[in-house]
Amino acid sequence: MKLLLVAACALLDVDNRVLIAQRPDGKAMAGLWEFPGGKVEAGERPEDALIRELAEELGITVKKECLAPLTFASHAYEEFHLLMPLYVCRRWSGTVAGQEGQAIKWVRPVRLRDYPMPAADEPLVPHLMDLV
Ligand SMILES: Nc1nc2c([nH]c(=O)n2[C@H]2C[C@H](O)[C@@H](COP(=O)(O)OP(=O)(O)OP(=O)(O)O)O2)c(=O)[nH]1
Repeated sequence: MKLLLVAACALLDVDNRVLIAQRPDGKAMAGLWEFPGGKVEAGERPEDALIRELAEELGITVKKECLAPLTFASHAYEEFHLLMPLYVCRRWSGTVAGQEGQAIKWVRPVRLRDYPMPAADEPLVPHLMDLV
């Protein structure tokens, strides 16, 4: 079973709302709401991968010091096993805007259950609810 390393981020605004983004049509798990992030490439540090993905997907600049580890997901999908560290970030520069046409939403952690998420993400929700 292939192990896939993906770094993801819970961006939190001043009202403790978390950002989720909708996976676009045509991608695996299209329509589901996820935390921004993406695959860690060979030779890349997870934090660097996340900073790169946040710039590409949302147009923001994040410093490594502003990424705090919260928890991780470990989930067996049919095609691969996902290992996904989830960082929390409350400070960035720039304005969050979907750069790839994806829908984005700021939601209270207690409301995350209203948004269908990938199976790997479901155990992460209580950690966010406890955090805020
Ligand atoms: N970014 C992110 N990915 C997640 C979450 N939950 C979850 O199961 N995943 C999975 C979906 C994908 O299989 C993988 C992330 O890969 P990705 O978004 O960089 O790449 P992708 O599948 O869209 O494909 P591609 O960019 O290589 O074309 O992790 C999540 O909350 N955020």
